[in-house]
Amino acid sequence: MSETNDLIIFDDVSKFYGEVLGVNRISLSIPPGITTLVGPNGSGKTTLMNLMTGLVQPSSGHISVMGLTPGDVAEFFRNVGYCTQFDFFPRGLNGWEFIFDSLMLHGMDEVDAFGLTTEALQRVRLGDAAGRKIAGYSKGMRQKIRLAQAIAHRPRVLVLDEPLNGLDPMARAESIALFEELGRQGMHLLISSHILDEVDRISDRVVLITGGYLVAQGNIQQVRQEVRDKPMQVLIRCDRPELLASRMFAVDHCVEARVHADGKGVFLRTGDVDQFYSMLNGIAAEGLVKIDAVAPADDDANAIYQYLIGSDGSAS
Ligand SMILES: Nc1ncnc2c1ncn2[C@@H]1O[C@H](COP(=O)(O)OP(=O)(O)OP(=O)(O)O)[C@@H](O)[C@H]1O
Repeated sequence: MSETNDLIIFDDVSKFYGEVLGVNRISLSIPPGITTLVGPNGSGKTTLMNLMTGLVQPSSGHISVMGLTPGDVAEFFRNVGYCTQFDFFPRGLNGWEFIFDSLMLHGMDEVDAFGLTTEALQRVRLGDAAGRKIAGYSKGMRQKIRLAQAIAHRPRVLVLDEPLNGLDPMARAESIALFEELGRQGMHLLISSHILDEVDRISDRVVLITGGYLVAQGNIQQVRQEVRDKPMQVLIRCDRPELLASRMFAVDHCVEARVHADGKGVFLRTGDVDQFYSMLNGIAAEGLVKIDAVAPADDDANAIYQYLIGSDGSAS
């Protein structure tokens, strides 16, 4: 098997919904294991997943999933499982019927569908509830039955859109354990989340997107470092902006210091947020500059920083 047949490859892929940007010029090469897609709401995670599973077609660029192109629908179904965010089920079905019927709908013969249904329910540990109506399932059980549906046909790639959303801590822990188990069994897992902390423990790598753009990718340490090294812009409201700007500009980590147009604050761009805050505290303590407010002037960078490093600025 060639190496390309183990990879999910995005080559300069863009998706526009009319004039609205879904994702822009994404290039990725994802090896097997657990990959987490992280980004704020509306950043393009679902779009990437829909592209990966052939649900939408790219406006430009090329996608190859384990050597297959999304245009080849039947082969895609055989190799890719997708657990979307949609928590809807056909009325009146029990867990068993839901899995069995969806395999039959995809053209599987009855004997195979029977065996695979049993296997999938066991893998998600829902065997005991298989005969119960899904309408009576808890949220965690519904999540599991959707997962069972996504893995029932034994895909090589499993794509999970926000699979931990709305689950209680126990159901979360169970789901995470299940993902780890599937990863160990050699499956290629892609999990989206807007909270990295939830899944970073089990992720082999992270893809970070915001506003439809790829911001960073790599193993968790690389990505944290990359985000750390990105200069962050802060607006400081104070009574002596020129003095503060000149003090700050003299230190290495400060790459830009500019007085606000209204003359009542300074924009600072810093490559080291921890040092920046400690220096600012020092200046405030001297009493030469009265600091009224400090706020991130760059929402995206701040959001990403918080996702990856935590609000206290400590790497974990
Ligand atoms: N079918 C669509 N038609 C028009 N715009 C869309 C469509 N789907 C997504 N978008 C837009 O594309 C952008 C990316 O959306 P997407 O759903 O991929 O982000 P997301 O990161 O999955 O967000 P969330 O976490 O809220 O699900 C958003 O601006 C969204 O409004």
